Amino acid sequence: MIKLEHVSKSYSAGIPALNDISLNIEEGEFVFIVGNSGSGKSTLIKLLLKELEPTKGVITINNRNLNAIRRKQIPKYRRNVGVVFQDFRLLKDRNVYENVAFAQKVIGTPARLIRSSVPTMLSMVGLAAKYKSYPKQLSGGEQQRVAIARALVNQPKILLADEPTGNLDNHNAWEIMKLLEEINQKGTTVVVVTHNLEIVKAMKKRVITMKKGVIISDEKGDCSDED
Ligand SMILES: Nc1ncnc2c1ncn2[C@@H]1O[C@H](COP(=O)(O)OP(=O)(O)OP(=O)(O)O)[C@@H](O)[C@H]1O
Repeated sequence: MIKLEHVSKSYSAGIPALNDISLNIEEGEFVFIVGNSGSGKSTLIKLLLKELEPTKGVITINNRNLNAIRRKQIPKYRRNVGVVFQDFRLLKDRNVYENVAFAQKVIGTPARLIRSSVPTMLSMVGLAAKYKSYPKQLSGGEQQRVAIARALVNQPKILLADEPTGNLDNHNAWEIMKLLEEINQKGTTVVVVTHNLEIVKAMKKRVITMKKGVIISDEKGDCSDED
């Protein structure tokens, strides 16, 4: 599903932000990416979104070589990859419903489909009752739920989350992680960059640890409860 082969990314001369990374994430996996500040985690996410190009190496997503995707095709490619960020990135002057509907409008989804899929997504994240609220009327945890609904409304196979709990207290951080776990259990491949090692340890998922642009460990989660 997500494959990196000898991928490097240098922003300038000197130590590369990513240095010869090879990595395989299978369909349906839940993977944490951890590592100190500057280890290359956000660079990796940007490469997967094709916001950046690798200096060397090949990235394949859903059997598509990202190097072969032309600029014009990038928006279409990104429909297959949902993304959420630490700072939610909601449209401040649009309510909850409109924020989620917007992701569908821009790709030309028929209004009839939008009217059915937006309430479904808002129910899934537990926000059906707040569809008329504006972002500033919501807690951080609720704003992140809206962002997750927006990221998933076009039914991508992959969800990338770059520090999704970085602005949340412990309770809300757990709620969001549990929501991401549910989403994964329904079949979406989920990749979460985080500094919250307490949650990472408790969730018992695969953990990829980065340091100075390389992967220093890749530990499988504890699957004993799945047998
Ligand atoms: N636009 C840029 N131009 C030049 N160097 C950059 C740029 N973005 C990141 N870097 C450098 O690349 C390296 C990796 O940065 P990156 O943001 O990927 O790390 P990170 O692990 O996501 O860090 P954090 O946990 O602080 O978000 C760092 O040394 C950083 O200074």
